[in-house]
Order: sequence, then structure tokens, then C-alpha cells
Amino acid sequence: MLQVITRVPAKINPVLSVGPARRDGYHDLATVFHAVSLYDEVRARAGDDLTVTMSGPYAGGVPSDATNLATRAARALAKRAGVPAKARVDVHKAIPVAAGLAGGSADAAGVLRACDALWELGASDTELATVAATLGSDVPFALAGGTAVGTGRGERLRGITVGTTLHWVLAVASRGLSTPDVYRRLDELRSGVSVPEPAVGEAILTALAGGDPGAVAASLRNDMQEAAVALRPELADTLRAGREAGALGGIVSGSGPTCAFLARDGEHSGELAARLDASGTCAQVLQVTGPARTGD
Ligand SMILES: C[C@](O)(CO)[C@H](O)COP(=O)(O)OP(=O)(O)OC[C@H]1O[C@@H](n2ccc(N)nc2=O)[C@H](O)[C@@H]1O
Ligand SMILES: Nc1ncnc2c1ncn2[C@@H]1O[C@H](COP(=O)(O)OP(=O)(O)OP(=O)(O)O)[C@@H](O)[C@H]1O
Repeated sequence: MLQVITRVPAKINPVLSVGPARRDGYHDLATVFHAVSLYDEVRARAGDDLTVTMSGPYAGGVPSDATNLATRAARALAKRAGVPAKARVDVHKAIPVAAGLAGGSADAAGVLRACDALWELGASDTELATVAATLGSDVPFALAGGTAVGTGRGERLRGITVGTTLHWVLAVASRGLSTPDVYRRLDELRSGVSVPEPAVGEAILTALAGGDPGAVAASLRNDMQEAAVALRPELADTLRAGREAGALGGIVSGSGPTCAFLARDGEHSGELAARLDASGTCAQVLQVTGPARTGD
């Protein structure tokens, strides 16, 4: 095969319920993952060894050494399949880095799909998901795309149907946040408090299935939001600006700092994006839709 190209979307978490810290340093989650139409593109071609290059608007700020998730994914898949890790991989990075949008996970998932095809491994979705889970908690969902309930540390997935196309406006911050730092701050905020087991709840599932953006907006919830705002107080201004701009609802995306606002429809999304941009409370405003697919 000469060249394989695959696109992997960013994600937001319309519901992110976080349980107590586990002994292994992770937290059990109950979350709704929702892929949105902002994609990194992975190209893989035959090569004499493994080279990974990054291009596109967010290529800077991504490590170029062996810790790059794209590099780690290629090596992990080759090892698992017992083949040499030989490929020339380029990642076109359109997903902001350390933004709570799982961009690194998208790159890892894209490399798994592209190298599986390039090396003609024919790995099943389950086999790829097993490798994905060793790379990061969000990587199995990035492989799957669409919308899914995630449990465990986020790696156990059940796909769900959404009854409509949802229109989101993303407010991107000028600098990223570290996911472990936000989990740590959440634990600090909860110290001495008894934390219940995580649960997604029925309201969001009913709202998504029914395709009613107003009901989805009323069900948005993120247990990490308070911790993200504690680390970045200016996010409170962004969230307020989204509400004042007429969003049906708004939430910090995952560990932040990106905020995701829900619009009624495409026209409302345009109005909301323009008002949010004018508020000057974020570095960049993006209009996206979900659920988005992982694939060609
Ligand atoms: C915030 C979310 O994006 C929500 O989907 C994810 O939980 C983060 O997933 P991720 O970035 O793929 O995270 P990983 O690379 O697996 O883990 C990075 C670090 O985040 C923390 N972490 C992650 C996932 C999880 N369920 N509990 C955690 O406490 C741990 O400190 C871990 O060492
Ligand atoms: N290919 C990659 N793209 C982006 N970041 C990468 C990549 N490889 C390694 N990293 C490292 O991972 C960190 C987190 O990046 P990422 O963009 O995935 O964050 P995130 O969107 O907050 O993730 P999540 O939402 O899954 O917690 C970055 O700060 C960077 O150092």
C-alpha cells in the first residue's frame, strides 16, 4: 500500500462524572464522549524506519521525541503485531494541544488505523482498542468516534445514537492545561468529602436520543469544571460570555481549558460564535457539529 490517510475528530464530554481517586492513580469515570467535526489527519507511507512529522496550525507545542503519542502508537502496534515499525507518518494538527479535546489521543488512534492498513495487519476493532487503551484513557473512544458512554477510566465504551446533528461553538484558550494537574486539583477540592460512584444519569441519554438541543443543554455536567476554573479563573468569564451570548448551555470540555457551548441550529451557532468572539474572553472560536466519524 502506498499511502493511507485517516481523519480523527476531537471530542467533548457533555457529561463527565468522576469518582474517587483509585489506587493506581486513575479515577473511575462515567462519561458521554461526543466526537465533533474538528479533525487531525494522519498520513502513513512506507519507510525504511519510523519517522513522525507534525504539520498544521497546532504542530508546535507537541513533543517531537519518542513521547509523541503518534510515535508511541506506531511502536505499540508494531510490537503487538510482531512487525518492524517502519512508516513515514505525518500528522496534520488542527486540534489545539492540551485543550481538553483529546487531540493527542486522536493522533494515536489515527496512527493505529493508518498503520494497521499500511502494514496490512487486518487487526480487529477489539485488538486495536486493546492497544489504544495502553496509550491513554481517551484513545479507545478516538478510534471509535461518534457518541458513546465511557466507563472504567474511560476505555470501556458503549456506542449510543444521537437523534440530531448538534451544533457546538468551542472557545479555545491561549494556553493549555495539564490533564493530571486538573485531576489533582479536583482531588484537593474534594478532600474530606465522600465522593459517590460516577454515573451518567438518564437525562442526557434521553435528551441525546430525542435530538432535543434544549434538553441536551439542560443535562450538561462536568465534575472537572470547578477544578479547571480554579486553575484558570478566567474560564469563568468565558463561560459567562457564552451564556450572555445566548448559548443554550455551556461547559468546560473534559479537563479544559476549552469551553463548549451548545447552539439551537447552524444559524444560531454562527450568531453565538460571532458574539463570543466579540467578547474577547478566548483566543479562538470554532463552530463544529457532532457526532463526527473517525475514518477516511
Ligand atoms: C479528562 C478526560 O479527557 C475525559 O475524557 C480523560 O479522563 C483524560 O484522558 P487521557 O488524557 O487519555 O488520560 P491518560 O493519558 O490516560 O492519563 C493521564 C493522567 O490523567 C489522570 N487520569 C486520567 C484518566 C482517568 N480516568 N483518571 C485519571 O486520574 C491520571 O493522573 C493519568 O496519569
Ligand atoms: N500527538 C500529540 N498531540 C498533542 N499532544 C501530544 C501529542 N503527543 C504527546 N502529547 C503531549 O500530551 C499532552 C496532552 O495533549 P492533548 O492535546 O492530547 O491534551 P488534551 O486534549 O487535554 O487531552 P485529553 O482531553 O485526552 O485529556 C500535551 O501537552 C503534549 O505534551
